[in-house]
This record gives sequence, C-alpha cells and structure tokens, in this order.
Amino acid sequence: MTAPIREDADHVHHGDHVDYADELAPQHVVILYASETGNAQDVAERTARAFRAQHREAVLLSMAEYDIADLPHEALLILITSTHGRGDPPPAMRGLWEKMIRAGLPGDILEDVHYSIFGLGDTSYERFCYAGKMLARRMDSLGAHALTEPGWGDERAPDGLEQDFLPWLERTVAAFLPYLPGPSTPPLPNTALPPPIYGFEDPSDSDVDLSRLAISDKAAVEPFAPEGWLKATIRRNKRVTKDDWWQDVREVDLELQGRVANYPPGSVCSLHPRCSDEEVDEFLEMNGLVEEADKVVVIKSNLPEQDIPPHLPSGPTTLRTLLTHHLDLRQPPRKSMFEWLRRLSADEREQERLDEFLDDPDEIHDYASRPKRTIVETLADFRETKIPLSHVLEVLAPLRRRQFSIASSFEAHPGHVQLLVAMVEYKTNLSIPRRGLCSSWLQSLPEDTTIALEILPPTLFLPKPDVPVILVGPGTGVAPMRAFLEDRVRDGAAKDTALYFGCRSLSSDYYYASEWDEHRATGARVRVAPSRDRPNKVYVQHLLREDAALINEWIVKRGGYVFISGSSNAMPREVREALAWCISTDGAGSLEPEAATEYIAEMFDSGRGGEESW
Ligand SMILES: Cc1cc2nc3c(=O)[nH]c(=O)nc-3n(C[C@H](O)[C@H](O)[C@H](O)COP(=O)(O)O)c2cc1C
Repeated sequence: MTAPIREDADHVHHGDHVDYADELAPQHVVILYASETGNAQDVAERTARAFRAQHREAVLLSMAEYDIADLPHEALLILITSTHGRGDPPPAMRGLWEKMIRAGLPGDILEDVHYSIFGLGDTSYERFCYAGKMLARRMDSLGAHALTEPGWGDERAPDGLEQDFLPWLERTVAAFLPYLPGPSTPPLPNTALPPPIYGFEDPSDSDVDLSRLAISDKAAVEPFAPEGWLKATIRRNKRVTKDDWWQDVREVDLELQGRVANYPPGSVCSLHPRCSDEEVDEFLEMNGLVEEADKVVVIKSNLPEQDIPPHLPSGPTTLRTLLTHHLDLRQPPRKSMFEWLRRLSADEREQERLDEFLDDPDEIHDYASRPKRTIVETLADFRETKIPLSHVLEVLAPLRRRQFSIASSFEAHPGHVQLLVAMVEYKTNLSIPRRGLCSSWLQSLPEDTTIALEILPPTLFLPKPDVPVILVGPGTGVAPMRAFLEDRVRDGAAKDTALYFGCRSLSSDYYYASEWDEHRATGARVRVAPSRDRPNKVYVQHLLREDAALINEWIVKRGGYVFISGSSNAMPREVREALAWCISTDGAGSLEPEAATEYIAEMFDSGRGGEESW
C-alpha cells in the first residue's frame, strides 16, 4: 500500500525513513479537463505549459477521451472542470462521472492517486462550481489524496477566473514538482517560446494511409463531416422575425439523408460551423503563411507522452482545412493568446503593450472580450508579431461544435430535423456589427445545401401519456417544447399538456404562430405571454400564477412534470418561484410557502422537473 504523500514535501528528498517520491515514481502528471465553451480547456493547456516550462512531462486529455481503468494508477493527477446546466458536469465529464459514482466501488480504490482540482464557475448560479466540488468529494471518498487546496474560479470575481487560477496553479506546481523527475535546468521564462508540441509531416514520410489523401479533392464537393455524423439537406432557412425586429431568428429545416433512426423529443442537434474563406485568407496573409496553406501534411506530436488532441485530424490535411474547419479564428483572444503573442513578439513597443495586457485582466476585458475582437483584428494591431506554422495548432483554440435543441418531433416530421436559431449579433463598442461564427455560417447557407449534423440524446424525458406535463419555453426556449407538445398530441395526451410560451410581441417574434391553434383544437392548453403588447408587462410566470388551480392539480394531485427552457438567467428561477406559489396556500394549494418551495426543488432534483437553459 502506498503511503499518502504529505503536504510538506520537504521530507521527500531528505527523509531518512520513507521516500514517498521513490514509491510513487510517476513519469508525468496527467491533466484531465472537461470543458463546454473552451475555458476549462484553456486553463488545462496553461497548466500543462507550466509543468513543461519546468521541464516536466505533462499529459493533457479531455475527460471524454479518458479510460477510467487508468484512474487508480494515476500517481499525479490534475482535474479541471467547468459547471453547466443547473450545477451539472459538462458533457465531456459525464461518462467518467457515471462510472465514478457506481455503487460498490471500494473506498480505497484511488488510494494511490494524488490530485489537485480546479473548478470553473460563476457565483451568479445557485450551484457554484458544483461539478468540480462533487468530483473532489468523490475523489476523497474513493481514497484519493488532495495534494493541495482546490481552486474555484469565479467568472464574476473582479479579475475573473484568473483571480483564483493563478494562485492555484502556483501552489499545484509547487506541490507536484518534488515528485516528478526532471533536469535541474532553470524553468523556461513565461516570455520564452517553448518548443512546439505538434509538427507537420510530409504524408509520404509518415505511416498514414496515403489513399486518404483524396480527402482534399473530395472536400470541394462534400460537406465537412466529423466521423460518424449524418448528412442533411437544408430545405428551409428562413428568417421568422419581422424584418425591422432587432434579432434575426431562423427556422431551419434539415432533411436527413439516407435511412435514419427515430430520435426522441428533447434531442439535441450538433452542428460544426466553419470559418469564412475571407477570414482564413486574411489570417494566412498576416502571418506569412500563404505558401504553406495548401500543402498536404500530417500532424504529428513531438512529445512521446502527448497524443494529438481530438479536435485535430489524424489523417492528411492542409493548413487551410485546419483554419477553416478545426481552429477558431473568431474567438475573442483570451489571456493565453496574449501570452503567446508576447512569446512570439520581437518588437519592443508591441512587447510593452502585450505586457500591459498580461498584467491587468481589465485591459484584456476592455480590448478583447467586451468588443468581441477577433484574432485577425488583434493581429492587425500587432503587425510585427506573427504566428509561425510551428505554433499555429497550439495558439489557436479548437473550433467548437454548437448545439441546438431540436424543435421537431420525429413522429410529426419523419426524416426531418427542425431548429429555431437566434443569430448571435452584437453591437460592439467598436461600432462594427458582429456576428457569431455559427450564425454567420448558418446565415450564408442557401437552401438545398448539404451539411453534416449529429443528433445527441435528450436530457429531459416525457412521462407516460396519462401523466400531465407543463412546458414553459419563452423566446427560442420554445424549440424543444414544440417537439414535446407535438409528441404528446400524437400520443393522445394533448388534454394533459400545457405550453406557456413568451415573446416580446405577437407581431414580431411570435414563433410557430400558425400551429398553436391546431394544437389547442386537440385539447392542449397553449398560452402566450407577449410581454410588450400590453401596458403591464406579462411574462410566462404571470400566466402560470393565473392558472394556479390547474398547476396545483397537475403537479401535486396528479404527479405531473414541468420542463423549462430558455436563454435567461433569471427566468428559470422566477418560473420555479411561480410554480411554488401556485401549489402553496398563497396560490391554490395546501402547502405552506416554504414547503412548497422545497416541493418544487425536490421535484426538479428527482427528474419530474427539468431545465435547459443557455
Ligand atoms: C448555460 C450555462 C450554465 C451554467 N451553470 C453554471 C452553474 O450551475 N454553476 C456554476 O458555477 N457555473 C455555471 N456556469 C458558468 C460556467 O461554468 C463558466 O462560464 C465556465 O467558465 C465555463 O467553462 P467552459 O468554457 O470550460 O465550459 C454556466 C454557464 C452556462 C453557459
């Protein structure tokens, strides 16, 4: 049995009795991350760089790629995860987490594991860093040893995530270093360019299957499709908000190609957007990479312990393909990007300006995050600084897939996937109108184009037809609710289904307007709160309160379900408050207000309530 490493690492090298480092003999630290929008991945990469700068080996892996069978053997482990949903782990952590919480695991199964954890979250959410905290608790209950205090990064902190990340990184590196073999050479300063982790090989020198080279020709006629994805033809891509309305919201109808299996309501559609050709060309020119753009290459790892990350292709590719389909040129530069530019810059004036950014998170916020400045725009301000081919793959963040709730029931629209997509458009203080990467890509797609998509399983599940269901979906949150309602109507459960939909005005953003009357005719209760059409603003939660008797009967007496979906931070909380009011003695129920609040909370915890927010 391995003795736990103690916090005071001094004795490790000088102790007369137990040399824990010898007992552990780890070759490297393993860093596992779970990230949804890229922040945890960025933090994990910075952590790996900090160890590599100390000439230590670090293995960086997404939790989604990790084999749990290895976990008990990780002598030195770093865990980094964000929190999403209502305190849920990001999807990349779910597989690992489900296996970790299996009953019957011995309480000492992780006794050889020494770990440090950093959670990313936001204190404006009720369950701050909950996924990270649950993970830490489970590690402890399985016998793992925390080598240092955990770090909980809060986006709302004055210095954002940095505030807790930097001290956590410092203490983690200090706690882990004594156990990792490495040369006594001084660490690489943060301003020095580290040797590249990944390189490009001529495919004829590598052992990849050369017949796969044909991909570069195929790419011209076929859509880019990650492995295992379905193909679909766009049958409709139509703006449904009024032309003079501030937001472009689209109904997108995708016809699946080939034989496709039924998907349940509440399923989610993943799309893989692409960077525009203009932006890619600009990037290539600015960095003097035009000549390299179309050479066929294979990516290799220069570090034996580090695999190529899953967002990069394993077969032959080109730099242009990588910049178009795999790397994100639109993501506003994070601190790590400024660190890279500082390492790459040879110009004193630019170095000074970059140092200002690195010293003050507010400067980065004002310059990059708030105005959503793109990488190409940033490089235009640092003309002397170029990103060389050798480091492109490390400097640029992965291009993320985007997920949309499917708005259609497969039963009602066989072979089709319908989406309701709000285009992300910003008015920034740079006075340049700006669109999100996925939005500009979607807006550019004419009907009859073929694209790739993946259908992911739901997180909310309808009960049997005789159990009442209350659906609450203001704005584009109505998308999954339309799918649920369509399914319930087809199952003959219309009379026990109510939908509460909210929009700003019946004349501007009243989605699926022509359908609601048809559903009402089948017996479904469909109520709409157009918040700006009346002098007194009315929201979905007001309609719920008006229907207190029905809500009380359906929830308390008949054991009904409630699903909430929408894009606001406050809305789900206010809806839950309204539900609690309805079933309390203040509304139409018999529970004391406090007990009613507890009842609703318990309902959501036990799966009779569900929430999808973004
Ligand atoms: C839809 C959504 C739900 C979230 N829910 C929580 C939460 O319940 N608790 C929390 O601490 N942070 C929550 N967050 C904040 C994220 O954890 C935070 O933005 C983090 O930096 C994201 O890291 P990632 O990009 O690696 O996923 C939420 C963020 C979003 C977008």
